[in-house]
Amino acid sequence: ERAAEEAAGRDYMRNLDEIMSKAKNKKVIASWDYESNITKYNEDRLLQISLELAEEEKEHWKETMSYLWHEYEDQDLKRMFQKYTKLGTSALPEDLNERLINAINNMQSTYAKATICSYSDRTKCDLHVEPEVTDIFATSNDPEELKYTWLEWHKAAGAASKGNFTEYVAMDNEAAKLNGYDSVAEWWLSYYEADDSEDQFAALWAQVKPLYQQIHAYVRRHLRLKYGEDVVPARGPIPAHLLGNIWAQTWNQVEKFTKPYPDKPEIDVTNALRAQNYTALKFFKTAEEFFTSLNLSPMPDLFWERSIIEKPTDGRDMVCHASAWDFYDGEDFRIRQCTTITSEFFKTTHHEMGHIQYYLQYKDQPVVYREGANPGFHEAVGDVIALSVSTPKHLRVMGLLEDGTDDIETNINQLYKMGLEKIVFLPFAYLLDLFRYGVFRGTTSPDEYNCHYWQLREALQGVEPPAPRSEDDFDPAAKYHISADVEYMRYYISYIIQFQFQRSLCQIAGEYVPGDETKLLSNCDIYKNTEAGNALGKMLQLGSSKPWQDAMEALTGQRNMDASGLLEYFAPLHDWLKAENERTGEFVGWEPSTVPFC
Ligand SMILES: C=C(C[SeH])C(=O)N1CCC[C@H]1C(=O)O
Ligand SMILES: [Zn+2]
Repeated sequence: ERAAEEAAGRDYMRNLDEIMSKAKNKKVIASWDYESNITKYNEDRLLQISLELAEEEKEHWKETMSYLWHEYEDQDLKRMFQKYTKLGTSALPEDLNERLINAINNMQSTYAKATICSYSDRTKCDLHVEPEVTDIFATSNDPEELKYTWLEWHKAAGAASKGNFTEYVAMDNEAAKLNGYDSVAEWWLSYYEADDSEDQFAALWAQVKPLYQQIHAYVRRHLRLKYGEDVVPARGPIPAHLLGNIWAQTWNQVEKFTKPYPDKPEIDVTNALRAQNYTALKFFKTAEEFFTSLNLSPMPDLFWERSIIEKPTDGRDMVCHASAWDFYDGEDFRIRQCTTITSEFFKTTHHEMGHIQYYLQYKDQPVVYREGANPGFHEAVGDVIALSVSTPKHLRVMGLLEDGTDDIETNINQLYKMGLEKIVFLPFAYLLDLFRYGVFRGTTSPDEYNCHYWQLREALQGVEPPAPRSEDDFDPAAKYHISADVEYMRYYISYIIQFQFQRSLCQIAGEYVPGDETKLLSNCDIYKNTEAGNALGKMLQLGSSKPWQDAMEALTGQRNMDASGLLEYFAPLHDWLKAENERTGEFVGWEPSTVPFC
């Protein structure tokens, strides 16, 4: 009897999977069309298709719940049923779901359409965050221009979305409750399949915080030398507009004037990429070739036909923020990004192609398993490849870096450059969802959104706003993922586990030997190593068919996330920074900001 019931459940699951593949394909096409060309027609069409899908999912949910799947023997079948019992936002009554979809689309549209006027030409008012504002933060050394640009962007893209954000929080929380969660915070934490995920995240931060404080102190000193004591206080947080990035989330752009050994050769490859006539297409072909060198999959034909790899010049409104898309039909996979020829975008291309590679590796799984083992895994794939590509060794193979000496100073400069991207990013990523957990749980109310955001920015990141802030501002929405309802803890997790993955892959490739100075983790390049590629592919093929601890173990032998890989990679830099901050007497850490923001 029970065996017959289970067999019926298996047939039902197979049928439902087929149906959901077509339904999700239709929804993703509507999303792609809307985000790639923001028009009223495309927005209405997305809303309509989303609401239709929600009603369809509700119907299937009722039937799914009628099966006695809790008693099944087959653990895999139980896992599939378990996943289908979570309806997500489709659990909302249609009118509330419509309000939620509209709130998010309004924020996305505000962010995508936001423009500001140029500091030097106030009549030129068509500057978007990509590429114009990004380029200003990458190149300007004028603190007044940076402050103006920072304030204008946060007004145009942040404050404008406060109303919609408050509505989104209320609706999304309603959906969370209908799925059995206390708030969206617990719903998002459930992606990490552990009852102590928040403690795990806090433990990771405790592991890396000392290293962050050292690089923060070192950078603050060099900014003070450049801009002066009254712009950059000796013992205070760093003003957010001086760090080379509109969100101060990575600080690569300050490398050129803060690097430990300035007289060593340039290691930023932007100029070489331009000198060698790299194009967006060549970025993608080069990234693809790295993956195929590992015996992983090439991009399918449809990828090259349907991806958007440069900002269209027809003046349309679109979401430029880089994204990778699975159309759930096993054939259609696309990237949309507004590529410019910089070393940052060269890395982003590998990052996005890492998502596509994951889609390709798990495309034969049931649709319900076509996701990352946890969201951090999906963000880590491309970055792991980029860790190899970023090594001077690999860049020389590509002819993007002239031969140089591999002495200690050069290695410290290289680690410092990587630290401005990987170490610096950790508190930013961690606090973005600590902020939203508080918002969803109600410990942060709408009349203190901005205050609590800056309290976290000050406490964890040691960064302060360039000017006083009030609750008329809503600075969090000036960051894409807040305006687009994209969970962010995934990036914090990625920047930790990608070093665990890299360590294992490098050991497989014989490129890294613990304790062997000639085989440093930070100088490992797995290019063309098919054994490493096969090991990575095996982990990726699992999708979310197993808990992420099993997937992690498959590749690394560990069942937990820990920062030992990252700390090992940056150990020489950590020692150097401690010695340097002692030598200069730089205060490590920061005192409260004197800029009013609460
Ligand atoms: C490139 C993407 C698309 Se998944 C991205 O959003 N990233 C990659 C790095 C962190 C985060 C960001 O830009 O904030
Ligand atoms: Zn990503």
